[in-house]
Amino acid sequence: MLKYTLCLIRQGSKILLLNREHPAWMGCWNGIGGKIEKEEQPRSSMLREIQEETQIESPELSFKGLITWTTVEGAGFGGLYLYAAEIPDEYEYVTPIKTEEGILDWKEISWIMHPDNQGVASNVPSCLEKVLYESSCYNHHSIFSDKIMVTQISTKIDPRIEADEAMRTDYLNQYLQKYIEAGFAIK
Ligand SMILES: Nc1nc2c([nH]c(=O)n2[C@H]2C[C@H](O)[C@@H](COP(=O)(O)OP(=O)(O)OP(=O)(O)O)O2)c(=O)[nH]1
Repeated sequence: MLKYTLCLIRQGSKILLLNREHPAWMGCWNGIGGKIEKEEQPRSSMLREIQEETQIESPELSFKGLITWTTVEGAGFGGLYLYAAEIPDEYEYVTPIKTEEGILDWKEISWIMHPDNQGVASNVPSCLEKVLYESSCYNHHSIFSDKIMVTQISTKIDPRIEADEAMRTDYLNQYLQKYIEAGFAIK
């Protein structure tokens, strides 16, 4: 159910974002990440995606929780592991960079968070403050309708969920129960 990773890499007042060429994400700035491969753990998968997409080697990752999503139309459930990383000011990483996946560029936090900004994956600005300035982990649950996010509910979660599979399964089962009861099909 949690098939993806996403990392918000910060340097000073900017976040490194990727504008993917993938049709579903075209024109939309999002964090670095991708699909977790079979037999991979979330953290190692995250490090692999960062290396592949940015060439940045082994940044120090902080686990920040999950982003999960459902749709009001009942099209199922999805989720990702959310990470943050910080790159020191002296590390020179010049953008824009055109990669196989799309364009990488540093974007100002104030630009990302601006209420009129429609160019960023919709559930990133709404969780960014917690990711950057809080040490607790959250599940940011986003509810979409016709590809538009209608609401996001952020609840604290135990950080051990990242590595403890039994705890994660328990959490997701409890958490999903209310969606199952409401008639959502869970993939
Ligand atoms: N901000 C945000 N990111 C999302 C959501 N859903 C979702 O899959 N992502 C992220 C997870 C991954 O980092 C990325 C998936 O990108 P993708 O569609 O190119 O995945 P992919 O299977 O091709 O990945 P890859 O391993 O080939 O790189 O988007 C969402 O609702 N919000």
